[in-house]
Amino acid sequence: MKLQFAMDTLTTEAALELAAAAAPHVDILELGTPLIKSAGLSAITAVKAAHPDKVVFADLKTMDAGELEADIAFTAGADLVTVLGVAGDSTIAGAVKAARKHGKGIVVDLIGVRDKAARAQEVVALGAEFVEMHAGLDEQAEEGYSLDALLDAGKTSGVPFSVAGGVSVTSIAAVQDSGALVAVAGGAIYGAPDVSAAAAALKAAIR
Ligand SMILES: O=C(CO)[C@H](O)[C@H](O)COP(=O)(O)O
Repeated sequence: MKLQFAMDTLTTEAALELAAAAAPHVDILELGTPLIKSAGLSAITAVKAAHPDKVVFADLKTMDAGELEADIAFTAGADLVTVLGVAGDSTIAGAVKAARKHGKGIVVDLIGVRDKAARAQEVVALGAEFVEMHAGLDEQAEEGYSLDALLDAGKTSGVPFSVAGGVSVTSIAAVQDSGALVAVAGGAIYGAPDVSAAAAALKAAIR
């Protein structure tokens, strides 16, 4: 299982600092949605230039204009770009078209989708590389939140999936046991006092 670090920060400088600390221990560097909204596409170019050996993941969470938005992110240096699973099939197909033009991939983020397993199968049939079983920061803050529903949806889907939703050093083994391709960790790494040590601990917890 691969480890993806979601950098939910607001400036390119902060992202580069986080990426430098965590890169030795992670496989995928994600530019979070707030970072791209705040700093723009140039943040993608800066992170890819600093880490050409890493997969750079642009969390655009595109909802419309799939081909155009994916195209500009791939042109900026992204290897993987997200489109929302709640978007229409034509938006997802458009993003996949852009990915194929660049020789890159689309990940469909299933945040807000009720039947994640069923939608996962549909979007992989449309050409998505894999899906993200995702509970966002707001959902994580709701009472009674647990990762379990995401892990069950991943197992049921039968398609390649990542898991994002507050993955930590204590839950990453369960993510791996669910058969996930990628575990995504944001706050567990960028919120730690020692970013490098937190990323190393997560990597070490993957068997
Ligand atoms: O996309 C996101 C929020 O929409 C986050 O990047 C993702 O949820 C991972 O961060 P965390 O581990 O803190 O949940």
